[in-house]
Amino acid sequence: MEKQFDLITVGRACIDLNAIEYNRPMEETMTFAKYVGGSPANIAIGTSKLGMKVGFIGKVSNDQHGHFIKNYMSNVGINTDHTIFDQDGHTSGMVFTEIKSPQECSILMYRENVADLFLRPEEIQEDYIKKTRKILISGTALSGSPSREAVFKIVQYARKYNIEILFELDYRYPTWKSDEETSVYYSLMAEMSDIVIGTRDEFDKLENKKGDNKDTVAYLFQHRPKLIIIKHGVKGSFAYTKDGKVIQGKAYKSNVLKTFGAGDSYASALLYALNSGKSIDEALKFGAAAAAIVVSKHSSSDAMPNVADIEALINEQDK
Ligand SMILES: O=C(O)C[C@@H](O)[C@H](O)C(=O)CO
Repeated sequence: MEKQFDLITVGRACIDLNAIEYNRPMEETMTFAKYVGGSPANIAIGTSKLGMKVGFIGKVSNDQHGHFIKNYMSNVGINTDHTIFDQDGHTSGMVFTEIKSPQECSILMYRENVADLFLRPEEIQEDYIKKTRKILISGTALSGSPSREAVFKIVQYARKYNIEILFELDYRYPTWKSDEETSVYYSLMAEMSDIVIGTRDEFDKLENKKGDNKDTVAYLFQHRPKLIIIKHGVKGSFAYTKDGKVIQGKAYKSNVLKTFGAGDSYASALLYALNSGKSIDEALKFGAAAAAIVVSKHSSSDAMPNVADIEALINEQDK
């Protein structure tokens, strides 16, 4: 059946303030450039720029920041009919980034009373969910109520309409109360998802122990997942399929400016490739190439590449 959307992403859309002056600590940084941020917003932007039909479900502040976020996302082609303005005075999350060196980057998150965690289950519209082929849940949306109940309501609708559920672990430490809490909600969600994507460290949060890929996939394949992607930074990534295949993807070389934004660009291009019917091997290449491009640029969202950029990098480095 023809659907209006290829993908709807769910979770936070925030503000990133990225240091304009590089190679120094944040204490000495005086100027920052403003971008839309937040992993699921970045993935909506990345996949939309790659030509997918994308919607975004989330709640943003009803102020200049929330208006900037919603306008930017609409302007890159994302359907924001269900990007709701908060009516209770909650704020947009803010992320300041520090670029001390290409290897030493960090993000400083301000997430007190953030609007995205106040998305309520009664605000979720069944009619909107059934219009998509795939839905992507961000792990951070599970870190507080009522957002986590809203997510589980979305998952119930997704199951009802046989929509593919993608879970991006997207661990952000300031939003969780304890590792036990993270592990409970991560494992519940992962067990109900079709595809789970995260770094090795994020899967350790899911299992609440230092694990290894073999045990992780043995556990999750007892449940719904059919594809599990585990990223190992510059060492590349591994895709595991329920029928026993293991596909290793390499990382591409890049003139790295900063490290953040890698995961969101990786997920965007990987999902685009899978959605276009490419093989898992090709999808891992697309993800890695998009990440190599975004880490060489200043932002995580605005810098998302198009298909020609990704193919050019793969052709150049694979020849
Ligand atoms: O995910 C966030 O909330 C912050 C991002 O927007 C930031 O650019 C980043 O860390 C991307 O990985």
